[in-house]
Amino acid sequence: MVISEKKNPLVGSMTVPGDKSISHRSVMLAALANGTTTIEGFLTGEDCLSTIDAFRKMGIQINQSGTCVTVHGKGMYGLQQAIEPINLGNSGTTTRLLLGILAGTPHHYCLYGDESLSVRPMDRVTIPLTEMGATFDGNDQGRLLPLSVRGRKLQAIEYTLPVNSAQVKSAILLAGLFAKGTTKVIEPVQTRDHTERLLKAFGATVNKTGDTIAIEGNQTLHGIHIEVPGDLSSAAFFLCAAAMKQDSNITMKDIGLNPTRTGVIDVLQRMGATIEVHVTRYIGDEPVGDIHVQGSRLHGITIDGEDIPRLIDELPIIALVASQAEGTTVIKDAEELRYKETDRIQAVVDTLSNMGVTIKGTKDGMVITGQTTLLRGGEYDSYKDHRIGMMIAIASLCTNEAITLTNHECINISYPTFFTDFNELAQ
Ligand SMILES: O=C(O)C1=C[C@@H](OP(=O)(O)O)[C@@H](O)[C@H](O)C1
Ligand SMILES: C=C(OP(=O)(O)O)C(=O)O
Repeated sequence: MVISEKKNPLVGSMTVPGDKSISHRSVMLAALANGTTTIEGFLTGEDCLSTIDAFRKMGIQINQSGTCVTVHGKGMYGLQQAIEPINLGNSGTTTRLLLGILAGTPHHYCLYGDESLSVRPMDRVTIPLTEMGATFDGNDQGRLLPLSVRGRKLQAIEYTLPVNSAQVKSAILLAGLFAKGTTKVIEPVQTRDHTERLLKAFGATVNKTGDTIAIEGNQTLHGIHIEVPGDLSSAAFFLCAAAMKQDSNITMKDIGLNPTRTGVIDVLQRMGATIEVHVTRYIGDEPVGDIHVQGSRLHGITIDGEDIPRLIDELPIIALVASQAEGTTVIKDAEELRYKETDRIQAVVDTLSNMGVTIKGTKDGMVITGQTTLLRGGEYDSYKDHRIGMMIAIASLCTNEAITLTNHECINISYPTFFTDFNELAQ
């Protein structure tokens, strides 16, 4: 796909499709609940459709009409044996959270995914789930998909997360729902807490004391109505674009503002952006609101430590912003980026270097030296990674040449209307 250089600033106001993390979890918990759950604003990106598809294969009736989804839950032990292996496509969240649920069922399932998902580490969840009593077998000594999981009666564990991952935390908490005793997950650095908030909305008791989250086994969930807010990780592409493009002035409306996700807003502020946030309402326990950004002169900063889980998926677009800022931006403590849809440190460094940016990869991050206002156009590949694809598309605001983006279809994973929305804001 050819994306012509975009000279105009971003102007206007819009919302973005539903939050990916909340959409996945809504369907999962709804399937385990007694009664019907209705979901409004569901993300129809391919990853979330993989979640719907997986639960249908396990006998859950799910009706989907655009962004409205109705799930007919069958209770904690209502999942059926699937008669065929389950394809989880490109979705790490579906796979890891599902492994937590399947660990507690009395069945045997086989899971597989696409080329990218097949090389992403699954031992980070199978190790604690094995400790709880489930058994797994899979490629590379059970570290990779395809994986088979045999659920068992589980025993609660106390587990300190060795990686700062909401997916690992969630897998253990979901397994904890099936376990005998109280499961405790200790997270040294706070990660997104949508699972905890949604579990409570479905009627479960989850307690957090300090950095420890505790969940009692043998609880019952009840169907509810859920409104999914706009995905801040999708909105981030335009927030970043507007912040770095002179004369831009945009408002992203009805966006999820859960503080475990808002790192990108803090970072733009720290870089000097003019950005205002208004919480307009709460959907369940999740704050939702509008974000207003104007194009500003930006400067480099250091992003590390507790910042990282709060903006992990935004780091590729933040790296592009850093190329437009004066001075040096250092990103540290982000080795997790190497285990996403692609090695995102390598992908960002290679892509931005080819565009003419001074950027160096490190073991756990990157160092970007600005300011390179005019990037080189030409042909760039998304690495079949939606977030890299969107970063390349946004770079069309910083060049005088056309950009040819190959493998752009992957953007449908998380943001199917990305190009329409981008063209509307950057007319
Ligand atoms: O729990 C979630 O919904 C997610 C957690 C993050 O992954 P990790 O938990 O692996 O950091 C994030 O990168 C992913 O896009 C969604
Ligand atoms: C890493 C991502 O998702 P997942 O882990 O669910 O594939 C992402 O959306 O950037």
